[in-house]
Amino acid sequence: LPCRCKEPASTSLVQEKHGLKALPSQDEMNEAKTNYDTGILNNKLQVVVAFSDFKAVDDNQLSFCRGDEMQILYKPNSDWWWAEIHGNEGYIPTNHITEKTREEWEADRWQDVEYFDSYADLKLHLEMLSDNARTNAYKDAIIQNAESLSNKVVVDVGCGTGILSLLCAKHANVKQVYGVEASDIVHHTQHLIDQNGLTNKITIFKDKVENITLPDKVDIIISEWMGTLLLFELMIESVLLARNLWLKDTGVMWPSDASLYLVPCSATDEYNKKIAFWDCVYGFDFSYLKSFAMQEYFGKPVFNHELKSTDCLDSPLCVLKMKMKTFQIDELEEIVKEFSFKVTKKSTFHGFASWFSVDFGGFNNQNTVTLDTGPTSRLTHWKQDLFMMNDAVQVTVGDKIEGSIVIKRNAEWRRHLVVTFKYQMIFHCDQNIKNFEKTFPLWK
Ligand SMILES: NC(=[NH2+])NCCC[C@H]1O[C@@H](n2cnc3c(N)ncnc32)[C@H](O)[C@@H]1O
Repeated sequence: LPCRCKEPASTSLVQEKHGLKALPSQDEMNEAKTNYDTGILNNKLQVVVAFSDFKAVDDNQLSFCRGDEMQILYKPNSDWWWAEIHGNEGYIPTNHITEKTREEWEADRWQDVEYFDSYADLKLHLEMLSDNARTNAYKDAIIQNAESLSNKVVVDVGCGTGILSLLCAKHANVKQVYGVEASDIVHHTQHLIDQNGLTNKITIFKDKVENITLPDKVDIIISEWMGTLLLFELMIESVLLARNLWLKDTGVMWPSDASLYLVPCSATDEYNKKIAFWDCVYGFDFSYLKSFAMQEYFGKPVFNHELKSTDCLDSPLCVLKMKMKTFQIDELEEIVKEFSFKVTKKSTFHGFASWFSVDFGGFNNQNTVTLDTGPTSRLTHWKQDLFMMNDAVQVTVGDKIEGSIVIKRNAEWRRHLVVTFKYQMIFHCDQNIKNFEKTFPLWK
């Protein structure tokens, strides 16, 4: 099948670019055929997965795309193997493929080992449980909707220590709670449930929610999946998958709604401490270092910034609103939002700040509880995010900042994002226009 790969490069370019040796000789190929004829691999042909595209440059090579699976027939040398895909045979370059299974390859792209290891000990769970604004929002939602939760079946996706499951079981007369947790913290969770006398109400599943089978569909999915810029970690994908698999049509998602906000801001302290600092260091001009400092400190978002309301240069804009009952996973690949801010005060524009809020929609649209992580609400462990631009610009009332934010999911590293700001500043006094653009990996 013609592969949707890029245009073919020349042989030499392909070989130079990928550092490939020459194709195998006829002798190497004959030797390989002889070995395999003796059934060295006990007849089960090895299957490999491509982790990058390859465009054949002559007719004895095979073209393929990232994610394609190929059967290996012969291994004449370490650089080129003879493989089969879609009924065609030919040479494939071994530095484009992984010998891992598709499951292992997929897990790598999600960095599952590091990810779930990070939740295996108490550190992150203590941080989350110590965040009273966060945990009490869930508790308030459960208590205020206890009536509606009565006799309902709940699944807690990513239950961690089980706190949300315990709150549901204690403060509402739920029929059953399933707690699902893939990290090793789950080995403590059952003890905590037993110790608090809720064993008969809560069942724990020790695996990824993608891999488990629940006894039946559920009435409510409750989960605390929000990360930096709302989406980082992309745990939301697992929650939406769980919805597609296990939520009744009449079911409720908690949070029911999630919104991401953006505002132009000044960040004078941060800028002065880390960038302006280099202008004069013990009487010496170190300004040569400013661009390096900008890259080192602000090449990526600042995820624990504390934004003051007085830092905001206009009202915030909602750049993403997700109805969790209907939002689709593929909508996460790329989110684009145009903005047009109008500066409301004389200040210095340093960049943009972001935060999120989530709603726990009441079952009858009453008793909705909101967890807001913005500058006018109680501080949470998420704080706010700062995207520091490379140029600090003096602004005054009426100046405009018009452009777009693009949040693009990393095609390779599936928990990561890339955020690009592209905008122009139109200065009120002389209508002078300046163009700016900056891209922030989050985090790869
Ligand atoms: N608000 C966040 N940024 N993180 C909140 C905690 C996320 C919890 O869910 C667990 N978790 C994450 N993804 C999954 C998954 N697909 N299946 C099961 N547990 C998961 C993870 O191990 C951790 O204990």
